[in-house]
Amino acid sequence: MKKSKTGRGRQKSGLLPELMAAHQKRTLLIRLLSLALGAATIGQAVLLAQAVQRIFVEKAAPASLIAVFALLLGVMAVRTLLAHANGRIGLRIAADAKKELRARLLRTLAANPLITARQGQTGGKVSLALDTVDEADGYFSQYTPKMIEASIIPLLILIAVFILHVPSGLILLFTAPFIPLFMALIGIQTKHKSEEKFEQLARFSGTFLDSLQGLVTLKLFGRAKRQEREIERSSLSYRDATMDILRVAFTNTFALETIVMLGIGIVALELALQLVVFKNMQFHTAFLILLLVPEFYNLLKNMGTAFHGGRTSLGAIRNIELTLAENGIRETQTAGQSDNQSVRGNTVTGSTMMGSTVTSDVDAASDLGASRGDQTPAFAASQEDSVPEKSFPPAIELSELSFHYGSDAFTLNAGSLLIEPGQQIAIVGKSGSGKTTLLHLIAGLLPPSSGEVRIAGRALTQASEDDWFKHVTYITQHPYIFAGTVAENIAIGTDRDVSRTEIVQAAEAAGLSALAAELEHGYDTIVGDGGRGLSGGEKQRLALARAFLKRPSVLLFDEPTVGLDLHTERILMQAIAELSQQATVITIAHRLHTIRQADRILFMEQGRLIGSGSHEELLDTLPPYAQMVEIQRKGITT
Ligand SMILES: Nc1ncnc2c1ncn2[C@@H]1O[C@H](COP(=O)(O)OP(=O)(O)OP(=O)(O)O)[C@@H](O)[C@H]1O
Repeated sequence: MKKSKTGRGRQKSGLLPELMAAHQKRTLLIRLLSLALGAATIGQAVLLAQAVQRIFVEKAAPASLIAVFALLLGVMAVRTLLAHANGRIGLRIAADAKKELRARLLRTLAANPLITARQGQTGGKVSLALDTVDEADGYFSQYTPKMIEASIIPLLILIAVFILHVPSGLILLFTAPFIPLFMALIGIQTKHKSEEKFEQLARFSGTFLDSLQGLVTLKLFGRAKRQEREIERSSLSYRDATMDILRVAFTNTFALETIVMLGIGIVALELALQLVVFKNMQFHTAFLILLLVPEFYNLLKNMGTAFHGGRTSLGAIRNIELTLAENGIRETQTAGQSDNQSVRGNTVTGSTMMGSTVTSDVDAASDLGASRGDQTPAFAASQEDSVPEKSFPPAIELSELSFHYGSDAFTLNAGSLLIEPGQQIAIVGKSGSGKTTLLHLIAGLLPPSSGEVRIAGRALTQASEDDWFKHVTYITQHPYIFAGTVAENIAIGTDRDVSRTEIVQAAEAAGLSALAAELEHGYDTIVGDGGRGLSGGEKQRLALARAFLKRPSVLLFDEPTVGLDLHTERILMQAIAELSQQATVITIAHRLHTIRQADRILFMEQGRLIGSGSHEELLDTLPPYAQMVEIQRKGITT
């Protein structure tokens, strides 16, 4: 039932009308200014024709024309100002529309990062949010104002010419439709081509970023040359798509110029015949018409150029709309309502907590789930359904839980299970058995394909995302370290303001104080991208320090597979043990020591939860578990 409320219902209205609806006042202003611009254009031509008539035909003294020239200058200045104002309003609309598009894209991509990460390449998404959104600019800054101008000013000029001389008016009336007709034909062609161009650009950006990130791996495996050829092929496809559009654009310009030249030529010929042969027209009238006609055609021609740019922009907007629709996110917020705050809010929350795993956009998350058809929403849209505070640490219940990455991809069947509040759970199993997938489902990072995860008796899909994530910390094997100081990176653990003392205490509890003492600037040392590097163990301790600040009631932990030194391992274990005093801890466990310590062990095999119980129980009842323990004892890794 919810599905109809999400994207699909509103999608019919389209992204573009939604964006433009927020700028009705501005478009009305452009219309009024265009009306004034039309009057100024005609006024300028009238004054110029009068000046020429007085000087060259009536041989009047230049001094007697001072008032006319002053008026002419005034009208020209007004015309320039009006044109400038129209341009500025167009730019404002474009700036707001682009901000809104980027905000929507960010909300969409951050709504469920795990699902987003699976679809398409990162470089392609970056290109979409940067280049494609920039390309959409033309529609708002050029196309819209020019189209409005072209629908008003030429009409005013046409009326003026009809009043002055009906045959000239008729020539304009019959030649003018060729321009929009031609544009429509070209437009049909360019829309498809520009969509193709953006696809090529996204593909090129994706290949490029991917190669850049994996450069070392490519070199080590001797694949650099091959990848170079792939980038070359990808960039050539993009070039071809761009050249195709340019070819159409040049043909378009040539054809438009020809139509305009022919139109002006026919009117000029007709005027010359009236003036010289039939002698039934005054010079002033003929000259005035001759001044107005190029203005008429130029406006239509500009509309043609803007139309071409507009089609390219439409391709860009269409691509953005498709991405938004694919992810099922449609926002109720309009361009006028959005502000920097909302963008920043989403980006920061989406990327800071738990190393880029959560977002605060509740609507977005719920829409996402609904739109995927086979999957329930990750979280409830309403804040009212939150689990009561007193229920934390909560009982976590899996009910006929299953998940599949794709129709014939890996399927996880966890069945039903109850995790009591405060229990220490170890998930074990061979590599690829589905341990991480199960943890992601429990964390609410993946929406179940069927069944549900219940937190304190309430389905996670019914809980508020914000409320749930407030209580959870997920420490992955490779926690993300942001570019910033050690202190800033620890402070990310909580959204409240924390004192330096709290940060230092959290760092001490996580066994990070010795490292801080060794660093040149202590807790103020810059780490992360562009800063000092940290080892895997140090990163995990930093993530634990974040957890100490947050004091979660559900701690999800992916134990490192690669060997940590005994000292680091002990620190990590002590810290986890301390955090676990007030929390339910679910660990993907690789070490026998961790496994044995757990209250309950969940044993995964090929996506199925085949056993659950204490170490002793499983040793007695589950041969694959006993076998795994035996292998571990002998020191053979699985
Ligand atoms: N995004 C994805 N799309 C499709 N399949 C995936 C995706 N992520 C994981 N898988 C597949 O799901 C299966 C389970 O993966 P998962 O990461 O849950 O296993 P795991 O038990 O945690 O493995 P490991 O111990 O090696 O981390 C694997 O076969 C994996 O290839």
